[in-house]
Amino acid sequence: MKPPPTTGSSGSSTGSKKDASHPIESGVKKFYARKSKSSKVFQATDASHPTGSGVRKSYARKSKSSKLLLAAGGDSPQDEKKWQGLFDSARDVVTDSETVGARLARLLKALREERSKKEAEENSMSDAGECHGFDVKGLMAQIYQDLHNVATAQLSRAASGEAPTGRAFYGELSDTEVFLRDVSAGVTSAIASALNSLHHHESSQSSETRDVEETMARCLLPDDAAHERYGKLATHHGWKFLSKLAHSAAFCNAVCTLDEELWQILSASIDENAVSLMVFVDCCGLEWSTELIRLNSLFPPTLDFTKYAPLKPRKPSPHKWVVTEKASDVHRPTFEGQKQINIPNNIYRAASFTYAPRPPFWPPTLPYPSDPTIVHNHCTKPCINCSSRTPCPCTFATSSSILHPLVELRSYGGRGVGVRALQPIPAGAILGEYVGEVFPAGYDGDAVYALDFSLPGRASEEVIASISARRYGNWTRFMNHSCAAATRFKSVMLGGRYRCVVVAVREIGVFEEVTIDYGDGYWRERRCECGVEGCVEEFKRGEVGREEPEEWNLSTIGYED
Ligand SMILES: C[S@@+](CC[C@H](N)C(=O)[O-])C[C@H]1O[C@@H](n2cnc3c(N)ncnc32)[C@H](O)[C@@H]1O
Repeated sequence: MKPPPTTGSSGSSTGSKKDASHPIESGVKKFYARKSKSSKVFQATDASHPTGSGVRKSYARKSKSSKLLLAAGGDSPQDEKKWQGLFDSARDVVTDSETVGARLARLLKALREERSKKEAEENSMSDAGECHGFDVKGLMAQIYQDLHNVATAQLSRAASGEAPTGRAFYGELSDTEVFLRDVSAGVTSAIASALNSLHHHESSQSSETRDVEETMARCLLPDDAAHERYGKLATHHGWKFLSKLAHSAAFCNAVCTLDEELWQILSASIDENAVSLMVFVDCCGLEWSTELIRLNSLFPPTLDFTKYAPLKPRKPSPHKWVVTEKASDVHRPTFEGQKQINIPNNIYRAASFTYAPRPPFWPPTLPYPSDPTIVHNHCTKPCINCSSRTPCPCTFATSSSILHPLVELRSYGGRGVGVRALQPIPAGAILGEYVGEVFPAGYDGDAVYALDFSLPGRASEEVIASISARRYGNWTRFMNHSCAAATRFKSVMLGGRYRCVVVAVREIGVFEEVTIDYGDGYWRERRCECGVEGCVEEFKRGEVGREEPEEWNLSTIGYED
């Protein structure tokens, strides 16, 4: 893989064969796809497509010509020819202040406009997930965010000793719940109300949930309708799933307030993302079982939820699982049969450097061997969080300059595991740090995940180390390549450490794949399947040219570079 400040040649020790297979290639022109030509091509094709204007035109002529034929009483092929000629000349005849040709052209234009409007509507319904301004993806993102927030709050309450685990976690049963338990007419409605009241327990603690309560008080739907929705979801996905989802105020609010059309859109998206939601809750460490256990007596004896827990709020283990289409296929990420382990920071071992020659670009002031990511005394580049040029106490985890977006690992078929955004990511946001085991420049033990590392402000060819994420790393190692990538690597300084961070070069939508550009060199002996127009594969086949990317720096997003 290749960050902007990277090279593939990785110093003089790297031979050409190794170069070609090494993920980080030096001196390789990087290719950034231009604005989607495919859409232009598509439009062009459309206009001349057999089902498009050309054929319609001839149909239009034909039917007019048939009318003329009928009027003239002739129907033999010869007649047709004769009358076709007549028709052709009639095209220039002015009728009602326009020629037949102009009329045809106008009708055609209207037809085309109508068709493209319909297509645009269909696309915006499915792509943007919007209907009448309803942003279903935005709402889904809010549900993920709520679940994450509740899990984080549980954990901090548990850490401060405030939150006993299990039954007492949400407090004692409220009067309403006792009432419901005693007089419940049906399991579904009782559970639905109880799930709604989940947020009552927390409303005294946060104004956010109080707002939600107020919204729920203004509920547009009669209770029965909301209960039916809860019931259907529980029937379809199980009570466990519903109990998990009910920790999101946005979800409960939507159940109660959305009209049927919008609810159908939301529940379709929930169905589509059911596996993702389940994995997400698990990765967040959300304690979801208490509610079900607390309400156990409301369920038929066949459903005994006491067996589930009470679970303790767990430390989150984000990006632990790979989301797949079927829940039964969810798995841990592995490489060459070994589990891939998540780590928060680079791992440096002096022993890894012992036998490697000092790289030519190793800074003269830096002892060799030593951890090349540590800032000694002074850095030519300021910390991107506090602007200090000397080692500062900023940490990556708590720095406000880092977005730490909600993302998930997901199976992308032939391209393997990839990363999917679970929230909108603005252009310029720093998403995370590429971490792994630090090896000397030119390390040839990892042809898939190794990233050449050069210091901030230095040329990308000046590689001083290789970060191998094959075994130890974080979610950033799973970003697949795209020739029209959404992010780039960038070397920066933060908290007394040199780091290679991932920066969004454009806005990334909810559920969009988070891709990065590995550099053309990575694909010299591999096949890129990003499928975007202007892909490096087209270049290899000689179908397109390539462009040198513009020099890009953090100042474009407000940082000094
Ligand atoms: C750094 S890893 C990315 C994560 C990887 N997909 C996985 O499952 O671990 C790079 C590897 O992912 C696959 N890959 C990434 N982007 C690809 C693309 N555009 N086309 C084909 N394969 C791709 C290739 O196997 C590549 O060697």
